[in-house]
Amino acid sequence: MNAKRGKEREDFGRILFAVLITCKIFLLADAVESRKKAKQVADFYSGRSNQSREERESSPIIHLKKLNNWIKSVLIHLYVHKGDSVLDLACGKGGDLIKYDKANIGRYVGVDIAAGSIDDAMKRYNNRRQRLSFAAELFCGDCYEVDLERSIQGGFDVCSCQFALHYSWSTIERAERALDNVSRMLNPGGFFIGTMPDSNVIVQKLRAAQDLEFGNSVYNISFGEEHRTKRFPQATRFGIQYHFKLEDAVDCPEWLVFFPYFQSLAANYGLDLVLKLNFHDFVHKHIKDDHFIDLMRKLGALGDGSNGDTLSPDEWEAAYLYLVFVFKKRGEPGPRRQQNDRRRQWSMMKAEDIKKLVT
Ligand SMILES: C[S@@+](CC[C@H](N)C(=O)[O-])C[C@H]1O[C@@H](n2cnc3c(N)ncnc32)[C@H](O)[C@@H]1O
Repeated sequence: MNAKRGKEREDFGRILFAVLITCKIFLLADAVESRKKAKQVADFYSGRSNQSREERESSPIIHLKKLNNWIKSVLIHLYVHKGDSVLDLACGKGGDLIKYDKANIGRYVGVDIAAGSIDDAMKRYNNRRQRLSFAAELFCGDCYEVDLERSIQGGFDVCSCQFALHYSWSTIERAERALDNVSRMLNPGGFFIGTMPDSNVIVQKLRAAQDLEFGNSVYNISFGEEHRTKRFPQATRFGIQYHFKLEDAVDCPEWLVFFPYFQSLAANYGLDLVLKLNFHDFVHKHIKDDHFIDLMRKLGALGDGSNGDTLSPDEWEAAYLYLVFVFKKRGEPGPRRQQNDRRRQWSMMKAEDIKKLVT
């Protein structure tokens, strides 16, 4: 009897061991796969060279790019204050550096996975003609994979993630790591501001499409056969990949971010929702403000109206694919701004000043 029980226990142990090993293999395979995808995204952005002014102006989505810049400028104007210290996650080529200079910030840290983009951000920062008023640090690495506290000293008033948070939704682990990093880097009362695709709009358009793809003259979105039902049950709310192509800007895999899940996950990390608006609603809301109309004119997003020089209907439809979000880190703000008043000044950066994130 005892021998039989002992044998049963042994068999059970063996089965449990086999199940655990299988799970581990699946998890490892998942991690390898998501790293491969992150590299694909990094290679795409790294390969995009800096454009000359003429090239930029002749882009088929020039007005959409200017509208995006206007939206980011308005967000920065609303949530970034003099002397603030700012963490720019997925900062790209440093396209927001001048916006932060206008906001008179005290400290800037930019992180991006694409080495080529970080290099361009350094060149933009070093540009002597537009010397910026703050000290900057740049890091290269995957900010949805590693613990940022191992490389960067926290205590930021604002964390910004523009057009990039959706790259963390390939797995729940990456999405959680992203939010954990944001939360731990921010001071209590600090703001997390960003822009990303609006999955509501994307799913609506997918369902209205005949097949698994839709778009217009400036963008195309396509889903794989596995999404033929066009239904996304609750259990599979991460890793829903589609391919996004935006003329002269994006051509890589992206992942749907279901906002209610994003909001509740963020709440688990002490980040409370302040604002969520589709780009169309954000534009309608802020275009009534004289200061922002003026900025829109200066940036030229709406062109001068002559010879069709304005945002095209297709660009406006592409803008509808995005939303703006703002979260606030729970807790009472401390005496943080005074510290930043004793700020360091601009100083030329060298390639060796770009640090790698500690993995
Ligand atoms: C559309 S660009 C936006 C760049 C910049 N935030 C802006 O608004 O101009 C997306 C950026 O996200 C970066 N990115 C994507 N995945 C990332 C990751 N895991 N860690 C850090 N950066 C990432 C890309 O390299 C790229 O520079």
